Amino acid sequence: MGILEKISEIEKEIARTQKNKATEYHLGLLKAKLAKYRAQLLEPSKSSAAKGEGFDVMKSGDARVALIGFPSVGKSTFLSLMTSTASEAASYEFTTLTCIPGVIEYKGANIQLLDLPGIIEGAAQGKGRGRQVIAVARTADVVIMMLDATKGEVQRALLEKELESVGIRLNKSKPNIYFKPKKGGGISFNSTVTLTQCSEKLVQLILHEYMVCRRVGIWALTMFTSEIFNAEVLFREDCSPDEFIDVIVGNRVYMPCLYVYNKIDQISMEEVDRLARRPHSVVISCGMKLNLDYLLEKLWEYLALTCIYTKKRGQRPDFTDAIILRKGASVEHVCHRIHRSLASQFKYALVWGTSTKYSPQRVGLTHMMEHEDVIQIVKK
Ligand SMILES: Nc1nc2c(ncn2[C@@H]2O[C@H](COP(=O)(O)OP(=O)(O)OP(=O)(O)O)[C@@H](O)[C@H]2O)c(=O)[nH]1
Ligand SMILES: [K+]
Ligand SMILES: [Mg+2]
Repeated sequence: MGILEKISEIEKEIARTQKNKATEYHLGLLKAKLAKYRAQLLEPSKSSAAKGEGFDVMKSGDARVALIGFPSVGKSTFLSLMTSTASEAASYEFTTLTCIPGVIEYKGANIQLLDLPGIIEGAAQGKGRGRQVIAVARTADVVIMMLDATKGEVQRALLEKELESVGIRLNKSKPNIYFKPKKGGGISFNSTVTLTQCSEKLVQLILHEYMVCRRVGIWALTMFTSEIFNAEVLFREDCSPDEFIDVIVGNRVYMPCLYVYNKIDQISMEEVDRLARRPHSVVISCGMKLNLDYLLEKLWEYLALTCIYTKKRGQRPDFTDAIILRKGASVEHVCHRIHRSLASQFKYALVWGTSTKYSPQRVGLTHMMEHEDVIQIVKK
């Protein structure tokens, strides 16, 4: 049996199995198996078809946004509207066949927007160009899932399932579980909260099924079901078995996603109103240029970039020209942005803002910056 058949067998069995106390362990086992086969499926394939010609676009700018959606929902129309790049749009499906980058300029930031081919059900298993598209999606800071407002709900569920099956977690944060494989000592299991979905026994069962021996690169997972597994597990949150599996598989990406319903010119006001109220959703019409400003505002919020203002000694901060960085940037990152050699001449910096206890505070290169901090750098 090929991996695909095995996966589909397990999926069928999961669907068949009623979820209750008596089947909890059986289900946990099945899910661990499923995760294992999917990981195998995603191992970089040697065939050239999976390499993805025309998909390796250089990362540029301050952030990357990928457009994911079914064919003909308006992805290329959107790229051509928001950037100075023209991407061919047409009424037939699969107009776009490669990855086409454009740049959105917003609040002083350059946001790379990637137009991609439409994906369909089964994309994760290699249908169409699904695998390449999903591989690009994994590299993005935010995914825009573009949906046709006239048929959005079904498409949304299908796409979520595709992305889910390759380890992309949308609008979810990383489960708060400490997990550390050990050389010996068996499994030590602890939790700081009451667990309602997982138990020590279930965790052991899952671990025995899905064993991580050593992790070289992201997909190098090996399984030895007969050996005793050694690990330290600490639940700091009431997580589900699926979330626990995500932690042991370890290569999940947790990504903000905006669901963008396009073509609202084709539906009733009541329907527009209903879609607009769904979580993480924005309604637009590329055709009639409706609500695009609001979409940009939302996108900016989801990107959560850090803007830093610089200040020269004895002068006011320059609020017209921010340095834009990803979350988690340090003073050293700021230095590199200003000048390549600045970090080596760095003596100390003064920082005003939420990242410091008092303002200004004298800090070193490793100090972590926060959004809208002001910095003055003093050289040696
Ligand atoms: N009515 C309406 N039509 C739209 C809107 N936006 C795009 N379209 C039309 O939808 C069709 C498909 O647009 P594309 O931009 O090619 O869609 P795509 O998602 O890039 O399609 P593929 O590249 O084939 O996956 C075109 O005929 C567009 O003119 C909109 O807001 N309203
Ligand atoms: K199209
Ligand atoms: Mg297109």
